[in-house]
Amino acid sequence: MADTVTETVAALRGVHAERGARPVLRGVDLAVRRGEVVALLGANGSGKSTAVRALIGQVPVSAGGIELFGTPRSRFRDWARVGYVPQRTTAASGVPATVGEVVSSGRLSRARLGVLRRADRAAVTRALELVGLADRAKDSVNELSGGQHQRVLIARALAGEPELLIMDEPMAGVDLASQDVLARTLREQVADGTTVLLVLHEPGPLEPLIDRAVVLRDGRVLHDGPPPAAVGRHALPGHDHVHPHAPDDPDGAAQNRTGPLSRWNS
Ligand SMILES: Nc1ncnc2c1ncn2[C@@H]1O[C@H](COP(=O)(O)OP(=O)(O)OP(=O)(O)O)[C@@H](O)[C@H]1O
Repeated sequence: MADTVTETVAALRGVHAERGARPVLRGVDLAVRRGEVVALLGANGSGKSTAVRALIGQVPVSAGGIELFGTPRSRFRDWARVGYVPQRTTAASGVPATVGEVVSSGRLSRARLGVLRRADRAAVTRALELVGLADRAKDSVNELSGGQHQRVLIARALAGEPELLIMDEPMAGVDLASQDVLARTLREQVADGTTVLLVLHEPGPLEPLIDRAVVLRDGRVLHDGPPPAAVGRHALPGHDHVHPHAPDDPDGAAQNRTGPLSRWNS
């Protein structure tokens, strides 16, 4: 098999991490190969965010190994190859930045001497178009809805044209229209060859894109293989029909809280 098919772009090997005195990752193995879309699933507090934050060096590990593009993370310097969208935060934070400015900031790691040239500006424009916000470039991010904020953060990551895109709960609290845009954006990125690691509470609308699911429970890998089957999900115990597009849940606040993973989440 060709290297391009088998190359591991991100790996955790036997990783342990603690938050305070509490063990949060207890020997996690996770490998993401080039071109794959891997979903990291599990209940609240199972360690999903900690695992991806350990991968990018935001959380110290007490044991185990981490590699990015075949290089031990401690020696990895090529961060422009990695795009990271943290768990939903606001892109505004009181600073009156425009949508275009926030997305452009995601290109700085690629720009020579920190100056955006024509190719850089084209990448920023493409990222804005991908998330459907090209006409909002001059608007303040403070004027945006929660779902539009999330699209800005994703566009910021995409502006750097990352080979590996890591997103932590990209659909959480995002309105249905933005969910559709995000799913389409991701589909196009994947078609372009981007490798994706998604933290999700449930596969939800991104399910058709997912090649493999890694399910965590209490800081350990419970399952690594095909994603939970879509077919028959409503028949599974624990599914109580709460959906993000329910009329009484316009912002999707209740999204992904039940479903096929209920059997793992208990
Ligand atoms: N900064 C922190 N300080 C102390 N404990 C933390 C910190 N961040 C996370 N934890 C704890 O680590 C455990 C795992 O949290 P983590 O955010 O990785 O879980 P998760 O699976 O991503 O859950 P969620 O879906 O709620 O984001 C939880 O018990 C959490 O309370």
